[in-house]
Amino acid sequence: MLKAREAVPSSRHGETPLYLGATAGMRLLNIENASASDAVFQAVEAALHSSPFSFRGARILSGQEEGAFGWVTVNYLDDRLTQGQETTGALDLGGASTQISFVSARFDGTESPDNLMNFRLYGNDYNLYTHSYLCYGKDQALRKMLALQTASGPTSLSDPCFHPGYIRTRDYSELYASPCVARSKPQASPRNFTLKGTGDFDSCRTAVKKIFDFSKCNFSRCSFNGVFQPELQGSFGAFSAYYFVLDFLNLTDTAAPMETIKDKLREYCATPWADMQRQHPSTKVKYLAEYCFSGTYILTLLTEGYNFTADTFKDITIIRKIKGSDAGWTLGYMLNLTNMVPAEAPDAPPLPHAGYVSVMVLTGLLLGVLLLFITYTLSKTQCSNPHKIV
Ligand SMILES: Nc1ccn([C@@H]2O[C@H](COP(=O)(O)OP(=O)(O)OP(=O)(O)O)[C@@H](O)[C@H]2O)c(=O)n1
Repeated sequence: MLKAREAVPSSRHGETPLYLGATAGMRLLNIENASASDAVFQAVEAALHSSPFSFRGARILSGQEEGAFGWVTVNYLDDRLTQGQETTGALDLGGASTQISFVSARFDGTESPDNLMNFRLYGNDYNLYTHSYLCYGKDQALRKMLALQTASGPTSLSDPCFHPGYIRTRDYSELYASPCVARSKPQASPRNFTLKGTGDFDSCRTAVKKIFDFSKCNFSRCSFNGVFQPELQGSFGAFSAYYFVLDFLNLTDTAAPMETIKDKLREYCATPWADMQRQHPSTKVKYLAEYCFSGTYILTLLTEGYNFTADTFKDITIIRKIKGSDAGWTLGYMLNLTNMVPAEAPDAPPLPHAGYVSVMVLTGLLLGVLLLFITYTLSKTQCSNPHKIV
């Protein structure tokens, strides 16, 4: 808010619209404890009403909206919407949910209407496929994996997704305090368990894979958990935690061979925890401890979950910003609320500005030449008939 106050001239504060959108973290809180979620909104709304901006409301976005607005942002910033070019798909990874959104020539919503968002933007119609997986953001995905590993209520857990030498006491109540895992809390468990890292990428992949259900699909094709997904089409931009994690791991080059990416992760996960802390003294310990899991999760989600292959992996670009603006749902949300992306293309002038200038100059020149010609012809006629003057 302080940044916004500085960026917007104070004379314009009152006319600057302010919206608040909440995503999967609040969706989960709303499921778990609706009155706590209402209390958060009341407090936030009170604070925003007292800001100098024109506060126009706070609400929780649906997963579909979150996915679709991320897609609008990416394509708006890339100028693909005004040009009516083929659009870029959007891959968004948060802490609580993850979204995939793309336009596919083979998807018109017939097979799975819940995944369809229709847009008419700048005179072009788009059938956008979008799906938001609640509980598959990287923080909740980690809870899901740990929940599967602690189903029997052990006092100690050897976990391949944490570095060798990493050791931490985890509280059962805290781990299971999320609607994503609450129902699988072991009946009888001690208060805590000791999590010990073993740093083994291949075993980590196996453990991560277990949080996806590939067993059922009532559609012609599915990603996971019985969710319909048409064949992937075109290029994709991956942002939010995709960027944070892959940038840290130096794995943003998606054109690198899949085996190289796996080898790097293998080496990274196997690095002793003491070395990690020594090499990255300024990185938040929570982030540092989880990058092995997060990198493995991202690779598994993209390849096994969404079906990117060794061939199509390069179609993904890992992005943080486009032309200086953050890639994410927020800009798309604002563009939508302020009607800044029109349904129809604005009436295009028949000629661009430069065209008008050229036509005016040419017309002027022609008129000038014509005038000179008439004057010359008249004066010649008068010279050849002198008696007429007399
Ligand atoms: N430098 C950073 C910043 C954030 N994160 C992580 O990136 C994830 C996404 O964070 P954010 O963009 O804030 O998304 P959320 O608001 O958590 O998204 P949602 O509620 O929709 O799931 C979180 O797990 C956060 O811990 C990270 O690893 N490194």
